[in-house]
Amino acid sequence: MDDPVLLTGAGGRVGEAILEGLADEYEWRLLLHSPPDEEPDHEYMIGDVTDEALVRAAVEGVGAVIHLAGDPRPEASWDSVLSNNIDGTQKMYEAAVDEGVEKFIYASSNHAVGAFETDERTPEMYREDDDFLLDGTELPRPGNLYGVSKATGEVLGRYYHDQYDIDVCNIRIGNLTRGHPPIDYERGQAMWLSYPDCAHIHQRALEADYDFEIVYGISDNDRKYYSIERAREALGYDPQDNSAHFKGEERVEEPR
Ligand SMILES: NC(=O)C1=CN([C@@H]2O[C@H](COP(=O)(O)OP(=O)(O)OC[C@H]3O[C@@H](n4cnc5c(N)ncnc54)[C@H](O)[C@@H]3O)[C@@H](O)[C@H]2O)C=CC1
Ligand SMILES: O=C1O[C@H](COP(=O)(O)O)[C@@H](O)[C@H](O)[C@H]1O
Repeated sequence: MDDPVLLTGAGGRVGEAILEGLADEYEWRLLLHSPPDEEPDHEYMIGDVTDEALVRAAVEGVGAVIHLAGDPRPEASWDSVLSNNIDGTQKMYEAAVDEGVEKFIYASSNHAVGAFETDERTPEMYREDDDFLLDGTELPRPGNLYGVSKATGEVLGRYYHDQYDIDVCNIRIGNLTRGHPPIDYERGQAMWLSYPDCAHIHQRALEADYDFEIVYGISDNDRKYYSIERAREALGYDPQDNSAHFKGEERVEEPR
């Protein structure tokens, strides 16, 4: 990607992981919700993704959008996800297609399919001897309104791809934590996404050729109930981390 890349929600955790890994790889334009404490090393704008004039200015001249901005809380209210996640994503898409942006990479979530984790399947499905696997071809099955908003973002992508031909990659992100997998949380360990793998999957989404994709964004954990095969095939994703390589906070095996 030679053109500038717009990163919305750049001040958050996923934005931090992406910028830590890829700061020097692209010409970034950051969209921040509020003024930063420290001056960013990249061009930036401040505002809300529901502000149409702002998002139109933000997409000007960019080749790709990584859209992270939104309310990330699984317990978020309908009012919040309707505005921040659904309306904000629709406004971003509308501005992106009008500008002729080539690629739109959307931060979807494990919560878009959270209701597959039924009482009958859990906690066994989080463990190594269970073989339950979702591959991204299943219909969304959210377990909360936040998940509904993330699934809606995927459907908005389907619409804008089919009607306007923008390339769309929905990354159903698992559980991003810095340094080591979540502790005492089997579910989080099975869907762990390390910071380096998070940067890498977004780089692959910026570089690969595709039309419309839904992939899971997790590390290569020994136990996973999300397949990463589609991410490997469509994007060339090659994760290095594995939650099984950790005992608590300590790494006991090196990444590949
Ligand atoms: N952190 C994780 O493990 C996962 C994150 N995600 C998704 O990734 C995206 C980023 O999540 P995090 O970085 O964890 O959240 P975060 O809360 O750390 O970052 C989100 C950023 O978006 C900004 N924002 C929120 N509403 C906005 C609006 N209306 N206009 C402009 N900016 C707005 C916030 O101020 C914040 O800086 C979210 O869309 C979330 O749903 C999905 C699955 C897992
Ligand atoms: O979509 C998200 O998922 C992660 C993992 O979910 P959790 O229910 O195991 O916490 C969550 O941490 C993150 O905030 C959210 O945006």
